[in-house]
Amino acid sequence: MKHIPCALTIAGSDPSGGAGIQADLKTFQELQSYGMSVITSLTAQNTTGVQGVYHIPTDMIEQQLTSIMNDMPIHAFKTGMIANVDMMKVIEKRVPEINAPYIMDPVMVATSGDPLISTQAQQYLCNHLLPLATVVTPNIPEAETIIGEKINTEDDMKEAAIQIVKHYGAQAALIKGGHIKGDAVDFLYDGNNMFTFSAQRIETKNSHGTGCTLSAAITAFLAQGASFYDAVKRSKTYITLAIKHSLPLGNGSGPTNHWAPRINETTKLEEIKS
Ligand SMILES: Nc1ncnc2c1ncn2[C@@H]1O[C@H](COP(=O)(O)OP(=O)(O)OP(=O)(O)O)[C@@H](O)[C@H]1O
Ligand SMILES: Cc1ncc(COP(=O)(O)O)c(N)n1
Repeated sequence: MKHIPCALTIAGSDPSGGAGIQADLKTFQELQSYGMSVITSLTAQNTTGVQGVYHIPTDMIEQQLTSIMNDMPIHAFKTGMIANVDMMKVIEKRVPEINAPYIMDPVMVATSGDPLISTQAQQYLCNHLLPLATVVTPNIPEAETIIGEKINTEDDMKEAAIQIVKHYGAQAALIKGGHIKGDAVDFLYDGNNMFTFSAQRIETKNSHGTGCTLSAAITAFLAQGASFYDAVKRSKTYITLAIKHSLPLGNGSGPTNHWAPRINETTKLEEIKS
C-alpha cells in the first residue's frame, strides 16, 4: 500500500469557512494529505469579525487527541487558535508523544482585530510551546509580541527569526510579511541559514485565513516528507495564488481561494502578478 500522508490540525472552528479548522482541512485536501482535526474552540465569526466564542472543555480536547493518536498515523501536525493556558498544557503534554513535525501558527488576534487568545496564553505559548515547535510561523504583530520589540524593516524581521530560534528554542521560524508595506516577503531561519520567499503584493481586502492556509500547506507538505525549504516554497506559491484569486464573499475581509492553486499548479512564484 502506498504511503498515505496524514496531517492533523489542532485549532478553532470558523463557521464561515475562511480561517481555522475549515481553512486547514481545505488546504490538506487540495494538497493531497489526509486531513484530521481536533477542535479547541467554536467561534461564531464571518468575514466582518468574531461575534462569539465557546471554548471546548479541555478534557474533550484531550479525548479528541487520544482518539486520533490511538488509531491513526500522524505524519505532521499544526496548531492554530489555542485560547487558554489549560488547553496549552494538554497540547504541551501530547506533542512529544505525537512525535512528528510540529508547525505552530501562533494565532493571537484575528484579521478583524478581535483577540483570539488570552494574554496569559500568549506568555505560556512563548515559554512552553515554542520550544517544542519544528517551525513557528508568526505574522509581524505576533513576532513583536514574542520578542517584545517593534519590527519595522526586513532586517528587523530577519533578526526576529534568529531570536525566536536562538532564544525560544523553536527549530525554525518563518516570519511572514503580510503586515508590512511593499512586496509580501517572508523570512525562514532554520538555525543555520536564512531563506527569503518573496511575492508581489496583491491588492485585495480578502485576506481572511491567509496565515492558517500557509501553515496548513507547510504541514501537508511536511507530512509528505518534503524538506523545510521545499515545503515553505511550495506553500508560498499556494497562498499567493489563493490570495490572487481570493473570493469576494461576505461584507468584510473575504476568504482565499483553494481551487486557484490547483488550476495554476505549474505557475512559478515569480510569475504571479496582481
Ligand atoms: N496582499 C498580499 N499579497 C501577497 N501575499 C500576501 C498578502 N498578504 C499576505 N500575504 C502572504 O500571505 C501569507 C500570510 O501572511 P500574513 O502576514 O497575512 O499572515 P497572518 O496575518 O497570520 O494571516 P491571517 O490573515 O490569517 O491572520 C504570507 O506568505 C504573506 O507574505
Ligand atoms: C478559528 C480561527 N483561527 C484563526 C483565525 C485567524 O485568521 P485571520 O487572522 O485570517 O482572521 C481566525 N480568525 N479564526
